[in-house]
Amino acid sequence: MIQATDLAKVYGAKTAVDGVTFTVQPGRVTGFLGPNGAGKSTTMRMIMGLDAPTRGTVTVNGSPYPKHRAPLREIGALLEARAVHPGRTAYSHLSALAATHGIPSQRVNEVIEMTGLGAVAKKKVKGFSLGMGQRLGIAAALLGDPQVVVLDEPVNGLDPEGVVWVRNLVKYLASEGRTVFLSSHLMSEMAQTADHLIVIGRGRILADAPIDDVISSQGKARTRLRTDRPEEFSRLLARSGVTIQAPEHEVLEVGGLDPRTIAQTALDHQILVYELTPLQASLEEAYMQLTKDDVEYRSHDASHHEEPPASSPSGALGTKAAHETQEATR
Ligand SMILES: Nc1ncnc2c1ncn2[C@@H]1O[C@H](COP(=O)(O)OP(=O)(O)OP(=O)(O)O)[C@@H](O)[C@H]1O
Repeated sequence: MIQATDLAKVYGAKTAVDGVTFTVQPGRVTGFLGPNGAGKSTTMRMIMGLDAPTRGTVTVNGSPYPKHRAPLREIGALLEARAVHPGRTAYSHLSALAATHGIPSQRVNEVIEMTGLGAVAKKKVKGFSLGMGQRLGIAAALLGDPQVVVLDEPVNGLDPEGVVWVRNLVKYLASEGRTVFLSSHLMSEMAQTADHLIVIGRGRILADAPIDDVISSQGKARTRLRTDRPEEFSRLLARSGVTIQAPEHEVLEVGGLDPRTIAQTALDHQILVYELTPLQASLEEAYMQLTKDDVEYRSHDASHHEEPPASSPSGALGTKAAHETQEATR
């Protein structure tokens, strides 16, 4: 278990972590999300005793990291920018680490096997791809067979097979009752991997809840439907609090109305509807909603997260923006 209490880190004028309190529980995968510069890496470094908190405490299984006699057996971590001597082989790197921490050399072979590094274990690390480097970092994290595992962006640089491997590995570690805490910018991956989420923005906790609760509390449920008269039907459905988008030909996505009301409206007006599907909000939508005020480095070209401009010909229903324009002029 990891417990942070009023944990803060200030670098000069910059407050990187602003008094966070959270618990990472064993037996489940906890995802750590936040925009660039939100304070994730700083928090993870404080957990690992690599940065001293300016205020507050963080403990691993009840004690601060530096107080553990055999820290590698307690907690294993993959953090950004791991220093591995490039002239060493994966095997010699892990063996040296094992020797310094009193870990039997047999364990080196086990983690090499677990992380799929068998074929390259005797090769020099300087020739490693990003993905192989990540696997080596994960091997080092698991070397002490720790109860707590902290992984900062573990799927960074991995190919699809590697991404699935990390997903299965962390789920397996959690199923064994270990505490697993991982960060990732890949929302779809996080959605498939984490049971619980801690979301941080500008050094503060924005959410700390089971992943399904985070999605349902932020995301807006919608219904997707197909009809051969989308423009007429959308006029019939339009009212205050209802959003309507037309992402494809003969397709509408309606927010703010339940499927039964939509079906009843279609029946009342004899409109053919040949698909009616409730849509789950995605983690990405929930995350964007949750962090919208806490993004430190906002790119000006965030177009893939914004509604496309109303580009449809006048009168035709193209986008939510187009629809709202129609509503406003009605
Ligand atoms: N050693 C340092 N000196 C000064 N400022 C720092 C230092 N380390 C981090 N910061 C600042 O603290 C803030 C939090 O950084 P941190 O690396 O923890 O964020 P992050 O959530 O891990 O971001 P990313 O997703 O980009 O990795 C940022 O504004 C960063 O510039």
